[in-house]
Amino acid sequence: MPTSSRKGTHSSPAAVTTVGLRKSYGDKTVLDGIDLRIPAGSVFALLGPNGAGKTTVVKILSTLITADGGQAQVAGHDVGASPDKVRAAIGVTGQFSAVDGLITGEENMLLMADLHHLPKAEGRRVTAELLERFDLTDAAKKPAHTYSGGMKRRLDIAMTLVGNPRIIFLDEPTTGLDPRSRHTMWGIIRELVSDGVTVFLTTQYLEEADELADRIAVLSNGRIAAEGTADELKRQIPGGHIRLRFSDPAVYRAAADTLHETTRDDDALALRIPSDGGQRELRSLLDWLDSAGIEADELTVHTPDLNDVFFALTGSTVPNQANEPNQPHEPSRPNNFKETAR
Ligand SMILES: Nc1ncnc2c1ncn2[C@@H]1O[C@H](COP(=O)(O)OP(=O)(O)OP(=O)(O)O)[C@@H](O)[C@H]1O
Repeated sequence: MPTSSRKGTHSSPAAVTTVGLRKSYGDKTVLDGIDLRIPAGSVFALLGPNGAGKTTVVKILSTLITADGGQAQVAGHDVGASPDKVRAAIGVTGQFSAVDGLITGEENMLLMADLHHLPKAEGRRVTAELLERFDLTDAAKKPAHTYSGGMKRRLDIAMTLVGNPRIIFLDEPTTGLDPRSRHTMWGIIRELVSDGVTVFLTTQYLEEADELADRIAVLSNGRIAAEGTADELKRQIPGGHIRLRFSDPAVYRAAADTLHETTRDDDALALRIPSDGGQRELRSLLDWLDSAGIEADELTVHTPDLNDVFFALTGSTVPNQANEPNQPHEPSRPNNFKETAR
């Protein structure tokens, strides 16, 4: 489920827009014309294989590096012309963490409050509140290098929030975290969005994009290969089908003989019929089954999952899966379907 179901429609003002964004390193073109529009208050996920250019996009939008061509606006300001205004409106966490391991979590937070010119008392109040919110109060007086990976990420986000940014860039926020810490981080991201913050997320975890993002863009060969909601992306590629399962072998055989263009699974007594999963196709199949006197014990609609989408669009191996953070990359399986029981 996307994080912000009501927000982030195309009618909302844009938090981030890019037109024809380009970046090369030497003769290597990393971004070859990137167009994006991210509505305020939504979660946007940029997906792509290793080295696709996700961090490069984040670095350009957060003014850490400049683009070679194209335009980008963040919070209504041009990143090239008004980098200070962009910086004042955004927070960035991720691969280039601001956490100083030698000082305590609390000291890191107070330092950040100083950087934002908060009065001392206000800085202490905000620090205490954010440490509490991110479950870091007990560890507040310990040096940050003693924190676990999940605690460091939480501290990093807490430090970003000191400046009350309206747009947050999270560059691979859960890479390397265990499943529990990852779910905690997802909860934090959902909370940010419910406060009206726009989240720009890069991730290699398809499940993460599926869980959190209102819209997803897949970056491949320097371009946006596809952009849309998770469901829209899944509908773009073939592979959907309806599965009928029978408990009576005789009924199964009769159905298999009657229905054409099906794939049989004799062991499971199941038939697979290609389908886009749409209501019209489902209705006509149900009508047809009725008229043929065939009654299945179970009917399920299967849509392709983001693994299939990613593989189809990038021709790349599937990135790590969210529940298996340290697994080596595996090739996608063409029949890896997400199942929606009816
Ligand atoms: N400063 C640099 N000099 C030269 N090449 C660079 C530089 N920064 C990035 N690149 C190259 O640009 C490409 C895109 O890198 P980037 O870090 O944006 O990819 P990514 O999608 O974030 O990858 P990952 O998922 O591995 O973090 C890579 O081929 C990388 O080697």
